[in-house]
Amino acid sequence: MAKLSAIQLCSVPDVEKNLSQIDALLAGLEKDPEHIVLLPECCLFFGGRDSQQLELAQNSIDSGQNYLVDALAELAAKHSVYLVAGTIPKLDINGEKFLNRSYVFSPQGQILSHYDKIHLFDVAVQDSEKNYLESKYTQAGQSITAVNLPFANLGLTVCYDLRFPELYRALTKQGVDIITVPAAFTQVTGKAHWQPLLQARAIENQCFILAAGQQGCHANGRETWGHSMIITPWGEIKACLAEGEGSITLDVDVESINSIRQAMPVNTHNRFKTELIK
Ligand SMILES: O=C(O)CNC(=O)[C@H](CS)NC(=O)CCC(=O)C(=O)O
Repeated sequence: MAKLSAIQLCSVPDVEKNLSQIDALLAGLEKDPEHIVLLPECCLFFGGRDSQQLELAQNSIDSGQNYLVDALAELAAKHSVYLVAGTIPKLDINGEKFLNRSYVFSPQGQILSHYDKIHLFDVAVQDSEKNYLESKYTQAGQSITAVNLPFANLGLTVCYDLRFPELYRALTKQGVDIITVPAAFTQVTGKAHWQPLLQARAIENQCFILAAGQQGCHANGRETWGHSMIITPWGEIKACLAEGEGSITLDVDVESINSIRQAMPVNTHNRFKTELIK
């Protein structure tokens, strides 16, 4: 049995405060050698001005060391969990934009893998923000990431990616059992679409979905939807935290995927082929 947890946060534009909140919530989780814990998108800095994330990416590197990455690695090791650290900003090679990057750390604090959000949220929403333009400071990722853990294969996605089923299909073709969705969904779009999209991705790919959201009213007035969830390959929502900060946990039998896929082999029945456009 593997253990999955999602931590829901109302992150602030203050790295140290977010780190201590994450530390406190990790301390409250059950101990398990096969424990995967997911943090939301922008877990270490959220709710500031858009340009501040770029500044953070620029200022977080010192003689090759990235203190954001080091601090998260330390937390993974301290609490001895596989930590999927939602996203943090990672400066792109040209230094003008950042990648919205998810890191996977081992319980020993080693970086196992990372994924850069592919689909950027350049969208008009009927809320106080009105026009989101993520691509202004963010560089889109160019490749998909599946991570083989000793007891499960993980697929990584971020937030707005959730609306692009081809990404999830591509991960499924790589043999993933669990797909992570760190997010900062808006209140408006979250209320309308978050749950059905997550369930659809679980059902059509016959895999576990582990989704962790930002929730609440942030320092810049942005409101996020929360509703962190853990969903089975049959589409059942087994755990959900609607509002507030906290965590949800579910013990899962990764092998249970096999009987679902054998009985209904949608992946081999599929007559369509798609690939990532570069
Ligand atoms: O920019 C930041 O500070 C952090 N990043 C986010 O909040 C991102 C990009 S603006 N949010 C989403 O992708 C929301 C997606 C969404 O809400 C939907 O698909 O409906």
